[in-house]
Amino acid sequence: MINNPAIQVNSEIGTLKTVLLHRPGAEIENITPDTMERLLFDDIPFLKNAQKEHDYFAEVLQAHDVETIYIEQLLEDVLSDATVKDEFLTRYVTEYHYMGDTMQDIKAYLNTLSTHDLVATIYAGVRREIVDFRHPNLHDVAGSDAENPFLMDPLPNAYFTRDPQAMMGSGVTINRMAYEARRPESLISEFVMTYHPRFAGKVDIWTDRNSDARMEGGDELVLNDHTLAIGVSERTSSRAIQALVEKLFTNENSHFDTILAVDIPHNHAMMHLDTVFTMVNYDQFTVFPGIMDDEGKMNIHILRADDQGQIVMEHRDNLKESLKEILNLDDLDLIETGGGDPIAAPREQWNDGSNNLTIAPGEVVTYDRNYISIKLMQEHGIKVNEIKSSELSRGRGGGRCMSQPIWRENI
Ligand SMILES: NC(=[NH2+])NCCC[C@H](N)C(=O)O
Repeated sequence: MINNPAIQVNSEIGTLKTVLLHRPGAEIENITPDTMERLLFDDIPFLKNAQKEHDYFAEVLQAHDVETIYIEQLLEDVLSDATVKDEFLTRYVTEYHYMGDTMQDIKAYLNTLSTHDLVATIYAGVRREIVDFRHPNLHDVAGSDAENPFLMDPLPNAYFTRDPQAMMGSGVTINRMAYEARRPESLISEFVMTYHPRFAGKVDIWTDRNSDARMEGGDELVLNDHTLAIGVSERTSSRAIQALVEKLFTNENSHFDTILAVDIPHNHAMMHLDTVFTMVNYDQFTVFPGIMDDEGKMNIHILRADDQGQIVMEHRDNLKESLKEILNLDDLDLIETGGGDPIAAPREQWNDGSNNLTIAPGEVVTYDRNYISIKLMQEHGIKVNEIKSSELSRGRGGGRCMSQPIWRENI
């Protein structure tokens, strides 16, 4: 056991006490029509309003007594140590495949910046013309790479703090992210978890990013103190889940012994399990019906640990029945996104109508634009705190995606 744990996340619904955020910054203005798709955006948000909306999101959380901490601040703290900074810069530049003299030239530029500006630049990306190359390299001046105005791309998805890592129990998975556009984000998580005094030595690292199997936090849901639901999705592979399950079932600090692996369609609109399914109360979930076939069936596997920590696997095809089984409930309430209407449901799912951040049992924070799903949740007794969503939603992520719970009260 860790003596003084920094993380306590034993559910999706326990009263939220501390959450990790990232305020959208200059990286948003470094999206262009040419790079949008590669950077996983469907449009270019208006930064000023995106920041206002994000600040409002943080205020709603603070008004509920939630401590909001910012990953960019933690990174700045960590990089104020010269040795850590040097190691970080080497790793960060290597992420973009620069080596040798080219790497030294880029690092020399980054080292001219104050720690604060360095962090802003890591998120915003590094423009090609800004670096003074003392050792020109053909690769950097010829071919398609040279046409990219950025040596190092911006990280516009960073405000979706849910994905680079996932906190569960007393620990964290530091994820190898599916697309290159997001991979450096989990390098930041790794450095914060390893070197920040708030976390160093006080967290269990369940899995690290030195893996070739993709996994993202949007797929990792903590149903209770021993049960997870994980999406098998565009972003999370069955191999990564298998590896995580093996670690959790054999690590003595982990109390997770049951994992529900849920296959979802592999596409951009439903990239993670939390875009189609969130837990909002002990026995209530929101779900987008489009993840089921015409007969309401799905491909689900329950993985359990036997006495020796060996994995026992069983197949199921009904989401509701599987949830009742693993959560030991006689009944539960699945609230359909957009009321299941053939137009409203996909429209609201597209704008993250299924993606609720639960801040206490039966109370969520969600985008205001999904009014049909909101009304339905209210009719089912859920307390809904609405947040503004004109600009933030253009990145295809909602309240759950934009938040990484660090501490929840146990339920
Ligand atoms: N947990 C989530 N559903 N995150 C949504 C992330 C959206 C982001 N544009 C991406 O494609 O990665």
